[in-house]
Amino acid sequence: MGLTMEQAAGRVMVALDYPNAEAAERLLQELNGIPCYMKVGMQLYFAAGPAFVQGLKERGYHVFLDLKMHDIPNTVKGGANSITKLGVDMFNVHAAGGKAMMEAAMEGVEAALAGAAGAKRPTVIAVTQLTSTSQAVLNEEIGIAGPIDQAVLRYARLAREAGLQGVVASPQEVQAIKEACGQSFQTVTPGIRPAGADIGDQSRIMTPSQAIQAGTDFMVIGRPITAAPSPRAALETIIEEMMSV
Ligand SMILES: O=c1ccn([C@@H]2O[C@H](COP(=O)(O)O)[C@@H](O)[C@H]2O)c(=O)[nH]1
Repeated sequence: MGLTMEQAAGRVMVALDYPNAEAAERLLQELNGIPCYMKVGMQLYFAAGPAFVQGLKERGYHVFLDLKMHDIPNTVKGGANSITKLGVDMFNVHAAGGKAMMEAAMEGVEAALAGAAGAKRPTVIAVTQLTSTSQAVLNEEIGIAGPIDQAVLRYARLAREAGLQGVVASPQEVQAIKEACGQSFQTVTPGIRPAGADIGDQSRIMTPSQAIQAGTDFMVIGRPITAAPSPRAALETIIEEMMSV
């Protein structure tokens, strides 16, 4: 059976890629009542800070804080500790930081939870290969040999071994990740483009219905919604496409 409206909306993470809180707030008002996740990335976080994130949580939004931490283990542990205290539902690190760094992130979460009774446990996921990275860029610029899906799978296995709950990857890699890491290992997939939409700087893409068919847990969508003449209509069309699968 297909997804209900609530189920489909709950699997969309809207990327609030805006320069300030006021611009993000306008989108929140426009999408009011549609029960999707909100993703706060670097642009908005560096401008509006933790107060904006905490405000979203106080208003009942599900929040993915997409800061892609990548540093030495001790620093990432501290970062994960601070992020957990913000009460977000999900945050991420770069798998390229290695297993010790990802384990340190989990230690930071545990330390935060131990110090705050009733604090919410966030889902911690790892970025594998950015969805803007093509096969050619991976091999020729970055210098990692082999097929990109193998590089993604290597990072996904490492993230699972480190105790993380999922990864950021392209929807093109979801089936292989689920086979390698288990069905409950979460896949969060940017690189979503409705048919005919501008691809922009993305490389490894799928349409919303293709991503649902591939089994993605959450699809991250920014410009196809935020740059549309009517963001609400664009999101509703995406949700309808997801429900039609
Ligand atoms: O591999 C990755 C990791 C994160 N992103 C983020 O997702 C959104 C995508 O926005 P679009 O406008 O739909 O392209 C954006 O916030 C990225 O920082 C990603 O695209 N790929």
